[in-house]
Amino acid sequence: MSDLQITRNVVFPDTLRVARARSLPNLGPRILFFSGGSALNEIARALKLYTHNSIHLITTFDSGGSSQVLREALQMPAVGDLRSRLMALADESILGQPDIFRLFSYRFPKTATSADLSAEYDDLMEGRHRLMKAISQPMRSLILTQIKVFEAERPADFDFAGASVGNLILAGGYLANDRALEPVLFLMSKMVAVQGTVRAIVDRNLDIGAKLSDGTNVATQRLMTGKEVARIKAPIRDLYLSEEGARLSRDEVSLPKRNRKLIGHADLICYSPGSLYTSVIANLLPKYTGRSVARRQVPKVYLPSLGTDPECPGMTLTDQVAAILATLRADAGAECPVADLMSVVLCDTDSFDNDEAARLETRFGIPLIPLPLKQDADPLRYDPDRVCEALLSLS
Ligand SMILES: C[C@H](OP(=O)(O)OP(=O)(O)OC[C@H]1O[C@@H](n2cnc3c(=O)[nH]c(N)nc32)[C@H](O)[C@@H]1O)C(=O)O
Repeated sequence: MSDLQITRNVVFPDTLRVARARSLPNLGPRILFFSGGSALNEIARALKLYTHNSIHLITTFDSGGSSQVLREALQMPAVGDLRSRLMALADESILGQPDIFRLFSYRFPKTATSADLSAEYDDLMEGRHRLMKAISQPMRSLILTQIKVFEAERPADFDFAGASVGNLILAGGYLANDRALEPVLFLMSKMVAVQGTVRAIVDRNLDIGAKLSDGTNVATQRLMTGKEVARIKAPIRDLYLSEEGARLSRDEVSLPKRNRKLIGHADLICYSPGSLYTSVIANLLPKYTGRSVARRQVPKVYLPSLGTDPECPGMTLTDQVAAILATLRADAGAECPVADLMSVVLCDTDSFDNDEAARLETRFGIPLIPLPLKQDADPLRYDPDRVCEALLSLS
């Protein structure tokens, strides 16, 4: 690799760059996201129109919802955010696999009787279910193989209410491959023709824990997000990975080489919108993550969540940037220049604050760029195309 560095002026949106990507998405840029699930899914779905080479490094530490039912039953990582990103990036055109997409996206009803749920699950497992019958061979057999492994390992009293079939298949594939997610992620990606790369940040069954600035300890993700339980009352001071309840040091959890390689080839790195700690910073905890980011000389963009993030009580935007930088520097080194870790913060024009921009510039030398990025109809949601065009302009 040469040491030559070039700089250029960016215009938003760069219409030529955007048009070029739209006409040749299979040759589009390798935009890499550190993210959780829901906040980036709509953007990921839109991104398929511009690039088929986006990269998604996703947390598997969630401890709520139907992923947690599987985690408790089978002692495995959380797969819900992985599945939803695979579906967001699936080829939904006529060239894709709509029957498989429908099966992977299907959820058992939340309110059915247990007898009805059992009957429907049996139909699925025996290949009689309408969604299964619609899938042609050999795909159907491949999928049934994963479900049968799940069936062999599941507890007899597993609760199917609201369970995602895609998650059950991921669980079966995880168990069938000596408790590794990568093989089944690869298989599922191929089956629905995913237009990008989706990876678990680490292929291990871990959790996150946190210490708040008021001294409170918070044991798992579910207790931090402010969705299923009351919001945390003080900012998170320290986020860490844990295994079976025991805190792990940074040296005990390494970013796999294959993920380091992806960072090493990225054309742009994005710290995504979503829960700051449980979806973004959690991804930055493994050893080698900060230094892999620092080494790659490409634009590094923070796109903060719209609205208030329940994980950040009392925190300003500059505090949020400080939290990301501190986590990266814990690995890349305290002296690592800010410019190697974050180049720019984008925000919606309506949330732009002059004082905050000045603080960010003074403390970290990072520009805050206001752009019209939110949806006209919903100020708490990004407009996927506007975000894609902004990122493409920078890539
Ligand atoms: C439990 C769940 O986790 P997860 O699905 O991983 O959620 P995320 O961390 O990805 O995001 C949830 C969080 O993000 C906020 N947000 C901000 N901007 C957007 C946006 O443009 N679209 C969208 N769907 N969400 C956005 C949102 O208000 C949530 O607070 C979880 O934490 O919910």
